[in-house]
Amino acid sequence: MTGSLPALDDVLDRMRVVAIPLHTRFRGQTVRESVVLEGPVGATEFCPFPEYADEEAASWLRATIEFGWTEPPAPLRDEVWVNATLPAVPADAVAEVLSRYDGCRTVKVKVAEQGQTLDDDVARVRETRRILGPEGRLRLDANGGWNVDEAEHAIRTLEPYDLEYVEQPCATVDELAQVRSRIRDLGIPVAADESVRKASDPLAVARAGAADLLVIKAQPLGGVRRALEIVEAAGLPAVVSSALETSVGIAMGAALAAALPSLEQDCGLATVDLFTGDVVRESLVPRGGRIRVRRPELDHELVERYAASPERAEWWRARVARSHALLAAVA
Ligand SMILES: O=C(O)CCC(=O)C1=CC=C[C@@H](O)[C@@H]1C(=O)O
Ligand SMILES: [Mg+2]
Repeated sequence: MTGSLPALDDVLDRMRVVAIPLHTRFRGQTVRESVVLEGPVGATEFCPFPEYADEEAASWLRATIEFGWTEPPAPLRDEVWVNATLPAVPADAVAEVLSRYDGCRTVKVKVAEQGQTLDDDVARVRETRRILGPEGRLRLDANGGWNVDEAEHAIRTLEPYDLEYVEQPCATVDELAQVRSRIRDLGIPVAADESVRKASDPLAVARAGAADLLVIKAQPLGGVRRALEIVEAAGLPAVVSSALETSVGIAMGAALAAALPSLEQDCGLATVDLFTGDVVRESLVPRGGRIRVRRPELDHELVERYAASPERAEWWRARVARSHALLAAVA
């Protein structure tokens, strides 16, 4: 991060833990827990998923502190086109979920969900294409759920629905490279997400020629500036995506999207529409398919309304302390 690490007590004094129910189950979660903080330059957020180990959580805290304690890089745009994110819902629920995203011309459809079949994916994708019409863009995200054969078969099966790209079809860099070469004849790009944000070497994908573009997330990559460095070093186009944050963390993603020298695709920053509530009055949700690049202010009444239980708040305080200790050890 730019600047020095603030003292742990300072960070703990500024933080509040919230738990916000989601409209639809996403990544197996029905409630999103998160830490929001009032930083010296603005509100910021820390929300590594509960199962993540401390090393990974420390990268998220690095980003949290960078965004709350220093100004983000100068924005090159003041609004960002965003995609609707469709969880792995049944086909008959697609219209209702998509109706929450105002004006989004792009939809990212979750596929390869555990416990579901390719037929479920086909039905969800078919319904999404029907609603979007021929002009809309439709991308898939498999979260590494297929092996190479399954990925090739699924992508060939779904190809008639006109795919913008397929995100993380398989789990490893090597598998991504194999899928990419096997589907070359289709001209459908492969995007890497987990292979960047959860990798000890986020540039391995680019070196291996395993993806056509990168999905980048500010918190998991250790902050806006680190994410910008990774994109520059990778030399690949990038799509900014959320880490399922409140509007405060979405503002961090928007700051990253606004600072990217080139931004061709719509970004996965519409996910506040998956939440039943927020911690700011004017949520960073799409209007006409775009969000504005701005820093929302915490609303203390909303922060209180969504306050997590004392037990969960204590769990998060301990997690912040452990992540802070890891950052202090390398500072
Ligand atoms: O990219 C989007 O459309 C929204 C964000 C999104 O899909 C995700 C956010 C947080 C955790 C992830 O499992 C998931 C993703 O895999 O991209
Ligand atoms: Mg993804």
